Amino acid sequence: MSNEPSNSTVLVGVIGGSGLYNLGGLTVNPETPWGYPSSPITIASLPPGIPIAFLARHGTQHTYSPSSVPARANIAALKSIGVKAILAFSAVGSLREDIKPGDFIIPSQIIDRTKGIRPASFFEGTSVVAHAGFGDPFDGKLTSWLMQEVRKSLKEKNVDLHVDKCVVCMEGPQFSTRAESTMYRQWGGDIINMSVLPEAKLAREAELSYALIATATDYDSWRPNEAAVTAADVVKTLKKNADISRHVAAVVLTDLHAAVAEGGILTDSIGCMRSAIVRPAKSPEDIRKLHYILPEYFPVLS
Ligand SMILES: CSC[C@H]1O[C@H](OP(=O)(O)O)[C@H](O)[C@@H]1O
Ligand SMILES: Nc1ncnc2[nH]cnc12
Repeated sequence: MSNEPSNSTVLVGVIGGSGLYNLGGLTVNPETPWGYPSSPITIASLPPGIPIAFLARHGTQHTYSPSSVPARANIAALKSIGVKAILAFSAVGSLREDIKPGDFIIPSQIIDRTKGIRPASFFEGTSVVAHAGFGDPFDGKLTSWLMQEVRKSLKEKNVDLHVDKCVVCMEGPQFSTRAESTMYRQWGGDIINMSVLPEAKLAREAELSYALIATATDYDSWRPNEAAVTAADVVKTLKKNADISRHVAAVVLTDLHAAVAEGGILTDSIGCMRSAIVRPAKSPEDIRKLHYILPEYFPVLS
């Protein structure tokens, strides 16, 4: 029997952020060793019958604050149903004049300003020590593929796309002070959110290709003569951005599924943890747990 993925295999997962809570379809809700994902995963069927998994990062009723999103369960659940590449959406503040509310951004770098309160590794609490490479936090091949395709899909809607930008991930839930917002600009930050970490780190540990499509909702708080950002400012732009995100998803996902099935896009992610594991599992429980995300390195002998 062939192990080649067919058109009926789920290969691409979409994580929807603030404002993007569904794509429609049948649902599954796998319990992982790290608990349940933030929402049941819906399997939407795109013409011509391509299955795409969708998960709402904050839950379908926006129940989870950025610090409490069960990111390990989310990534593990997507991997458990066969997903190999994740396209994540996120509402972000802009730290640059030329990135206007309503613009789309595909970043290539991250500055971590979370506070260490979010579980950020699948190996935490186990006997395994592993150091995933994270110099390039987004998958380069997936990001390059998306740049072309997303740009085409946004042209029809007259929306600008910025690429190769740096996203600052802050803890929240409060927004930044004016001093912090100004400092992030000096550090080289271009956009800011509260959600890309630990999601991107966990995708790397699970050997999944991961890229972010960010949608700007506001100018954060660095502009001296303008009011600082409020949640109301963000919410004002969310619906329009979510509608355009759905358009982008509808245009790119069928071809992305085909590119993932062909495999070339995955060559940097598959196998990336092989040399990252510096201490193997010391207990059958740890092997069983880690088998869920990395079965090749943690085989369960029956
Ligand atoms: C609703 S304002 C702050 C909130 O919005 C973004 O969410 P997401 O990335 O899931 O779209 C940001 O990261 C914060 O979590
Ligand atoms: N200004 C901002 N800061 C952090 N996260 C955001 N999400 C949307 N706008 C944001």
